[in-house]
Amino acid sequence: MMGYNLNTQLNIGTEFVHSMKIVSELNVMRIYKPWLYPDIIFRIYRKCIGLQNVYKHLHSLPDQVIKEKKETYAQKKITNRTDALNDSSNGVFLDKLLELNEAGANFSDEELRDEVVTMMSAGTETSAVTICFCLLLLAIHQDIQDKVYEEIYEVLGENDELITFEETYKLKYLEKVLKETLRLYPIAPVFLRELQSDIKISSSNYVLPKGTTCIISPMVTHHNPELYPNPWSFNPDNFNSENVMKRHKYSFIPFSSGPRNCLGSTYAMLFMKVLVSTFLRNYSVHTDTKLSDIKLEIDILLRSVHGYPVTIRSRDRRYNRNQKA
Ligand code: HEM
Repeated sequence: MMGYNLNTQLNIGTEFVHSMKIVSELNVMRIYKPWLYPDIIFRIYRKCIGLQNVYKHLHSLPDQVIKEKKETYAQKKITNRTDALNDSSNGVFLDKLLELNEAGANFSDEELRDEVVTMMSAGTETSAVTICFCLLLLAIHQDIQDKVYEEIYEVLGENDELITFEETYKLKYLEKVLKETLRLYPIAPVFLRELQSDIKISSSNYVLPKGTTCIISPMVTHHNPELYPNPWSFNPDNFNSENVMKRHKYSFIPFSSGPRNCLGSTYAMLFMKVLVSTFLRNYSVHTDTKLSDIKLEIDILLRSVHGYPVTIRSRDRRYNRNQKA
């Protein structure tokens, strides 16, 4: 996403991941402890628990990425200005921000860093953890895994060619499986919105005043039995078109909705389809875990307390086809 090779910076990368985890925990704690809302109190609290440097550590990787990107960008401009602005390798997110800066946006280094941190955090672990949940669910539900594999086999065949963009569209059942995974386990289980005007609740006489912070929870919506019968079971058919048509458009909100919805939702669905189909083409997953064994915890993201215990076995593609016949 940033066009940056972390292999040369393993230490700084590990430090970033570690700091990100602590900052996430602190942010969640702040949601539940309103006395920590004022910045000054929060700063004192961080100092008291010995975490005054946590943001410094969090910022060192993005600062480094931005510094190197700026240098490369400036160098390219000196050697060939037209190339610098049109080269397809400039398609990564950070280069686009630098281009906008060039065109007059004037982002400060701090603003650039905030965007980079947002992308690095919002764009990586969300999809990674969802894929872990998906594979665990498929390991538990072998019949559904077989159906997913059959579709993959039909679309991609036996060869080793990489999946194309067009082929991802044909993986309709896998798409339902991924959506059902996000319904059952929405990786962002709560998000907050501040009301810009008074809002009257349509089903009652309550008025929520302007300025109120509302907690919206896909976790609650996605487990409402009026919307999804047997809401704690794993049923990709919930996303058959006739079932989708029956529900309100905001009954499925893993990526939020409206003007501040997830910027990466289309990319995330594509990325997860490519990864899961490529993986299941070559391997199958198995587990002793039952659906009822999965216990959930929330930091800023939703996770499984006991991880995602699956056994991975290689798959013989032809063998599977013969089995089918
Ligand atoms: C399964 C994968 C993902 C899920 C479930 C997800 C979910 C969400 C949700 C619920 C929000 C709104 C959060 C809030 O308002 O507090 C959000 C925001 C955001 N997401 Fe994602 N996301 C995913 C993947 C990605 C990816 C891959 C990217 C980037 C390539 C991304 C970039 C963003 C950004 C930049 C925002 C902030 C948008 C804004 O505030 O205007 N997300 N995401």
